[in-house]
Amino acid sequence: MKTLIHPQVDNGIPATAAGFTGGSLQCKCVNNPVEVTVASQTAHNHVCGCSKCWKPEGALFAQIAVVAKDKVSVTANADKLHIIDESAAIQRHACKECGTHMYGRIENTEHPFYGLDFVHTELSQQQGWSAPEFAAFVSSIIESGTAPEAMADVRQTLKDLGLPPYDCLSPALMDAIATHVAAKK
Ligand SMILES: N[C@@H](CCC(=O)N[C@@H](CS)C(=O)NCC(=O)O)C(=O)O
Ligand SMILES: [Zn+2]
Ligand SMILES: [Zn+2]
Repeated sequence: MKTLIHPQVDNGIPATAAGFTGGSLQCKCVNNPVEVTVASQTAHNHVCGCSKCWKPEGALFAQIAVVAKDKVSVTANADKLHIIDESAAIQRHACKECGTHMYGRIENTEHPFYGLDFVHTELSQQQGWSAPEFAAFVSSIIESGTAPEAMADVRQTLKDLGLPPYDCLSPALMDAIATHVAAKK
C-alpha cells in the first residue's frame, strides 16, 4: 500500500513559479473564513512531522514554509484567531472554529528565525508557491502514533518524492541556526 505523506506532495510536487508574488490563505470554515494575505513568495518550504504543526485531515506530515513577517497580514475575520500556545517559540495563530493554523510567528527577538512567519501555502487558491524541498522532524511522527516499524518505508517514500528526510531541520537550516548562535557568543 502506498504511504501517504501529505496531499500536496503525494501525487507529484507542484513546481515553484518564477515571478510568483504571493496570494491569500483561507481557513476551512465555510462561513466567514479567516483570510491571511501573504504579499511575497515563500522560502524553505518543507514537510514537518512534528506534533505541533497543523496537518490537514489524514496527513502524516504538515507542509510549511517561511516568509518575512511584514509580508503577512490578517485581511478577514481576525476575531476568529487565537494563539495555540503562548509559551512556544512559534506562536501559532489558529482559527477557533475549524482549528486551521493560519500563521506562526516568532516573538522572541533573540531567536535565530526572528522576523520570519510560518505559513501553510496549501491553504491558498493560487498556484506557484515555493515547492517543498525536504522533510523535517521525521522521527517525530512516532509521537503522533506512527509505528516505529513503518519508519523505513516513510523515509524511503520521502526520498522517492525528492524530499530528503531529516530528524531535525535540513543541514542548511541547522548551519544557519548554529551560525546565529556562534555570532552571539
Ligand atoms: N518531537 C517534538 C518536536 C517539536 C519541535 O521541536 N518542532 C520544531 C519544528 S516545527 C520546532 O521548531 N518547534 C518550535 C515550536 O513549536 O514552537 C514534537 O513532535 O512535538
Ligand atoms: Zn476556520
Ligand atoms: Zn513542526
